[in-house]
Amino acid sequence: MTECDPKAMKKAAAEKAVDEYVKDGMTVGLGTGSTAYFAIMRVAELVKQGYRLKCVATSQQTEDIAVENGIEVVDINDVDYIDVTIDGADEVDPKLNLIKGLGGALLREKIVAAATQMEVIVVDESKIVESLGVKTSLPVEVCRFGHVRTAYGLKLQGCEPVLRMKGGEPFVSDGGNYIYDCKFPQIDKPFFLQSAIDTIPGVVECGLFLNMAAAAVVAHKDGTVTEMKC
Ligand SMILES: O=C[C@H](O)[C@H](O)[C@H](O)COP(=O)(O)O
Repeated sequence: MTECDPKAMKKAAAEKAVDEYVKDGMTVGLGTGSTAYFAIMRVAELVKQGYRLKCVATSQQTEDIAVENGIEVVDINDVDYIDVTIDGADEVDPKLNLIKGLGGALLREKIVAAATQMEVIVVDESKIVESLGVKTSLPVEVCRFGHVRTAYGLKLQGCEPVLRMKGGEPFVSDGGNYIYDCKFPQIDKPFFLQSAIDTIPGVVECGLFLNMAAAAVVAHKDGTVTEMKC
């Protein structure tokens, strides 16, 4: 059996999620990243077919792609709630708790997820883990002011925080903040860790998305797509 390449897997998961969850007349949250990209393109196809959709973007990059492809993007402040959001993730555990933010969009993604009735995650099977933190670092968005002190507070939680760089300069998020990528050996107690991180002065948002996802659509190397639900 031929194995699907990573791009084909992302496309398969994203298209299945849009086809299953996005209905005419909905307000839809558009995620950020290389997997969510295929969901945005599928939403654009639905709009061309005549679906009346209002969309909320989780990043400037996503908004640009959506607008270029004929999708109506509205301000999150102008909607009461979002029916469904289709977004990617960096790790997904068996309870659908997530690590997100390797693409730098965690803050807007979390605000959009919190306003969403049905948060649907699209990933390939490599993102499924038994325990969060085993594969990737946990991104934490922090204020630029005093960021070295904030990083010290993060280090006290048992990780090695590394300031994210881009082109020789610190990476700056859509919110104008820095991001520290925090490698933990493993995150055994994600709810405790999130509470502890959230109390550190200077932390804007952390990339743990706990009890937020309702379903994960997972593409596999053998070409199949399965679904995890809470
Ligand atoms: O900040 C970025 C987001 O959380 C992405 O959804 C996440 O990093 C997954 O991105 P990708 O689908 O490109 O692996």
